[in-house]
Amino acid sequence: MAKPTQPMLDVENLKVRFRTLAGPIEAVRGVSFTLGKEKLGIIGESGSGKTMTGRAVMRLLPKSAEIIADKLQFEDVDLSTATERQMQSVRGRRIGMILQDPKYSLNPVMSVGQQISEMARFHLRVGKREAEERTLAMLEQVHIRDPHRVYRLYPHEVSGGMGQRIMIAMMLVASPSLIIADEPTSALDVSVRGQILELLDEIVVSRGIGLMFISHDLNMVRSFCDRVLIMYAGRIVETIAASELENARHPYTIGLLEALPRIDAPRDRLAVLQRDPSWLEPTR
Ligand SMILES: Nc1ncnc2c1ncn2[C@@H]1O[C@H](COP(=O)(O)OP(=O)(O)OP(=O)(O)O)[C@@H](O)[C@H]1O
Repeated sequence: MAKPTQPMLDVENLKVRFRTLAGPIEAVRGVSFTLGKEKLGIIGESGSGKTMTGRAVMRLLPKSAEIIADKLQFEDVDLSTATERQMQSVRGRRIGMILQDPKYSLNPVMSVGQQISEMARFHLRVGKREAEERTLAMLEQVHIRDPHRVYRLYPHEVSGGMGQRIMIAMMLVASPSLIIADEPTSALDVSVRGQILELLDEIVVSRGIGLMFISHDLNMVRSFCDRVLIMYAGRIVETIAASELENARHPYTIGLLEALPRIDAPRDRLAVLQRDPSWLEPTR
């Protein structure tokens, strides 16, 4: 499988450990991967550690969490030793994040245009007028038809799909080179999902940036991403080109593929994924 050229993100043996009253919990148990100018899917069932992997890269984890890694390098920044001040210039500026539901990410008492403008002013240190112009241009880039009208709307006045376009505009205004999207379409109607994926694809390709796409929907990741990391119980059990998924070797990946509903070969019952305790063993 062709490796992406010049990875912007290089992760080796990343662990995320939570201190809890019942003792330490290892949510991520030694994952290694690189990410270049590509769409990298991270797939796995609930609790497999996908979100914690993305958040570890942003160093956006609860205080009870500890990040341990042999390497956690983003471009010229060593994320494991960067100071909080350095991280502030990485988060939002060089790595953008899109979450599942724009409703919870937007400030309800500020117009959406103002919120995007604030991002531009904060990250790019531009004046009010220039921030406004950049905001209108961004709204246009995410294919919002009437940017001047939408600029003045409040979050409760926009639909889910429009809200996600606004989140994408807000994240793009600082021109990040990496986007982490955590289930960005899960809260959207099926009819709007495709449009948001199309927009993300257009942005990644036209800007030549990297995308970490976290999802539990194997069908979506298979058709949208270039490569896929399959996570199980805090580990990556397989890394494979999306186009090669049919040739997956790990029994968990094979089980996931077999469990997908199919239109061309309907079955009375879906396949049940049989788990093997050996999948919990370290992979290297
Ligand atoms: N604050 C916390 N304290 C202790 N354990 C936590 C905490 N947050 C998450 N975890 C544990 O970390 C593990 C991985 O969680 P994570 O959110 O990364 O899973 P996920 O694969 O993204 O799942 P989902 O698809 O449901 O979001 C889970 O087993 C979870 O219980």
